[in-house]
Amino acid sequence: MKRIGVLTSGGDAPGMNACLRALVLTAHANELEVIGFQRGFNGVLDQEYQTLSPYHVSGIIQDGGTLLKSARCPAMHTEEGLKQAAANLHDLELDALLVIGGDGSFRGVLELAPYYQGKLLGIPGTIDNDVDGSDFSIGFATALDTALDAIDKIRDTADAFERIFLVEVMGRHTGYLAVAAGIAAGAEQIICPELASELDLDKIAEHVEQARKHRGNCSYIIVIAETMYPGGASALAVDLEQRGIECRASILGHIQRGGRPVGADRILATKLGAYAVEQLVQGAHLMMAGEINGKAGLYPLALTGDKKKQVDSYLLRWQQQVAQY
Ligand SMILES: Nc1ncnc2c1ncn2[C@@H]1O[C@H](COP(=O)(O)OP(=O)(O)O)[C@@H](O)[C@H]1O
Ligand SMILES: O=P(O)(O)OC[C@H]1O[C@](O)(COP(=O)(O)O)[C@@H](O)[C@@H]1O
Repeated sequence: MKRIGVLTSGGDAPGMNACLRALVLTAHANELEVIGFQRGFNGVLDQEYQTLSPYHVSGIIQDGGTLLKSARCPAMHTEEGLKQAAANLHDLELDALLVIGGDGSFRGVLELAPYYQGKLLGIPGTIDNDVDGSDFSIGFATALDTALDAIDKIRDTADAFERIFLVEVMGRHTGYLAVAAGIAAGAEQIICPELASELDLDKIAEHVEQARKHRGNCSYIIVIAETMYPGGASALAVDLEQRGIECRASILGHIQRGGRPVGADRILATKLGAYAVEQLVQGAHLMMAGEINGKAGLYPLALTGDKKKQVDSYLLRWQQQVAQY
């Protein structure tokens, strides 16, 4: 193995740069050349790439975003796109491709596999944390802290005005961020796909009324995962007002994807970037480098999207049964 490629794909996540740094340093130590593709799989198709040396990744461990930029790439959903991507990788004489992204990007890798002769490896990088085979994905810890910082501030004004707030957090199909942020912010309600596939407005309203009966007028925060309500938290606020529950909606949005990675993300990213390259050298193929119980390990890429990983049911139950008011 002489030359490997790397790209960051899908939603960017804080810590992707730290991962690139570790990966390039480890490749250098193993006398491997690294080619970095721009804007996810688009860079492979458009042949936009650069050689990455330790010099290029020096001083980026603390930076949010990704040096290589990220994007979604619809062409990878076509056979033509997949064949072209494989041909371009072969032309560059790449022995392997490493993809830092979420389970969507890994599906892209699996689709590419029949056409590409080199080795393929994934590293989980998404704020959603919805990748099986790793307790945490790169970016989740930072996104959680960003959401918490915002919710704590909302709590201040909610306390002052004795107001009800709906705070919408990201997490396309899963509630990892909503549950973690809701628990850590001491939210009165958490609404996420794992708890309810459909929302019951009457139940939400009743919960608020019960809380106010127990505590009097008080701040009350509902953390809700995006996509839980048609039109989002703003539409839900309007519909709750019609039931006599006056509330404000706050949508945290893309600020959750930005910012300097927190220590936990830098450490995870460094571990997984280094481990992925070491495993490549050992011959790993069609695997993801993840971390379970603090230990780096390989997990089949084909299983990373199975959605078997669960949100913390212990904390969820506690929040619902004990801490609800
Ligand atoms: N089934 C698929 N076949 C081929 N490529 C895919 C597939 N699913 C996702 N991809 C590629 O991975 C990219 C990122 O996927 P996406 O689901 O948006 O993000 P994430 O990797 O963060 O989950 C897509 O834009 C596409 O290029
Ligand atoms: O940046 P976009 O294209 O609006 O996508 C938003 C989505 O990306 C995410 O931030 C990250 O998701 P992925 O990592 O799966 O791409 C989701 O939480 C959110 O639903």
